[in-house]
Amino acid sequence: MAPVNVATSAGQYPIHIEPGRLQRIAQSVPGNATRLVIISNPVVDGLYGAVLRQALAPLGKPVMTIIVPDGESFKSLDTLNTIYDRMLAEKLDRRAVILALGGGVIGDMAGFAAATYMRGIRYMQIPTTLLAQVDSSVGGKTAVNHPLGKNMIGAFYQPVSVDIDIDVLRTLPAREVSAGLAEVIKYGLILDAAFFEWCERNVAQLVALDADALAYAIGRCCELKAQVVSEDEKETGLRAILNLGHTFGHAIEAGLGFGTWLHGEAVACGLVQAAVLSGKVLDLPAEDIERVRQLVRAIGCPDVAPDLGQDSWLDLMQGDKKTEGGEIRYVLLPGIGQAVVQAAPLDKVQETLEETVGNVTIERESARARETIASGG
Ligand SMILES: NC(=O)c1ccc[n+]([C@@H]2O[C@H](COP(=O)([O-])OP(=O)(O)OC[C@H]3O[C@@H](n4cnc5c(N)ncnc54)[C@H](O)[C@@H]3O)[C@@H](O)[C@H]2O)c1
Ligand SMILES: O=C(O)C(=O)C[C@@H](O)[C@H](O)[C@H](O)COP(=O)(O)O
Ligand SMILES: [Zn+2]
Repeated sequence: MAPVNVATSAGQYPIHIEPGRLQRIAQSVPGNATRLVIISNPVVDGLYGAVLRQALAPLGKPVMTIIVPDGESFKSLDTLNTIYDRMLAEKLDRRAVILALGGGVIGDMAGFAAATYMRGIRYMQIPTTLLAQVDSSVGGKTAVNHPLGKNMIGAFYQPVSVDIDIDVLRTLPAREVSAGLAEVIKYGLILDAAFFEWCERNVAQLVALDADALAYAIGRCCELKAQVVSEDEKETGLRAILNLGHTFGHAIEAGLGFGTWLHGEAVACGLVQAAVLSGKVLDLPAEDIERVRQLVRAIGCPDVAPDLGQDSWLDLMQGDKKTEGGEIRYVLLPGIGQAVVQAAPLDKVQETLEETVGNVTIERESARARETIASGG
């Protein structure tokens, strides 16, 4: 597939989507880079670090690797500080280039390190989860979490390239595949009804990591995200639609403690909650709400939200970045394939919470995910 280009205020950058791209990564490295800094975690570095370093060797540039602990709970200012410590101790200059090798946690944190080290150095996104390949590696949202909220400390800062190697998904655990598919569905819901229908028809192939289905889905999501980011890089308007399901989802992540539910699991549940609220506020037909619920279940993600208590739910959602003047703004669906961002009456939100919250634990949901995947549907 030809690269997908993302147009930004600082020029454009390519998204390369190719099996085996990791072996050809040298093609994306800026020629004047003085040093290369791989930022990864023990799991991903163990699987793909050696391949990456071997692919970089012909460039003859010094390569260093910074390993941070794995998991959402380490996407924090504390971990970021350990990255700065190493970079400063190594006296990296402004022409050093960071290579973010991992999922969205690594990509968001390494991107923020790049945005802030010496006021900004270049970085490359090398996403290794489905979620990172379809969403987080594109568009330049970089951040770490704060105990009081998700992605609260960050910057818009674009990478110089995104290199997607579909082959690396073969080692991804099933639960992470399900989580990544939540963001895939999101793209259909907000922008492309035909793509949503394609996801419904191809869900068994997607959960089974069929290479052709994955390549199509990753390419389509990257195209859709590139269009939105090119039009509204810093979320002054349109880009907020990419937050469908996230007002609810981020509340779940922060409310349960970061890492209890995966980001994609929380978003999947949030998609159902946003659809239910859309039914109440914008008359989204009941059959469309049911289609969202069924697809979320089919990818193996939870469709029942945890009981955080109504007050906590509202308090957490109040802290969302889309809130303006104290008014929570939600991404809502007038229909499948269309999205708007607006406030919603409190009683409709309360009804939505009453109808979508239940006595649910992620263990139960994960077991169902495994059963769904094993039965192929
Ligand atoms: N910047 C954005 O636009 C954006 C968009 C969506 C999500 N995000 C962020 O992304 C994060 C979630 O990312 P994620 O779902 O990739 O989670 P993650 O980065 O935690 O990765 C998931 C797990 O998979 C492992 N892993 C990664 N690649 C692997 C591979 N190829 N084989 C085996 N194991 C592998 C990781 O070590 C980790 O344990 C959240 O913090 C979320 O807020 C950001
Ligand atoms: O790229 C975007 O814009 C998104 O909103 C994509 C989301 O999937 C992603 O989770 C993002 O990090 C959420 O952004 P936030 O501004 O709500 O933290
Ligand atoms: Zn997301």
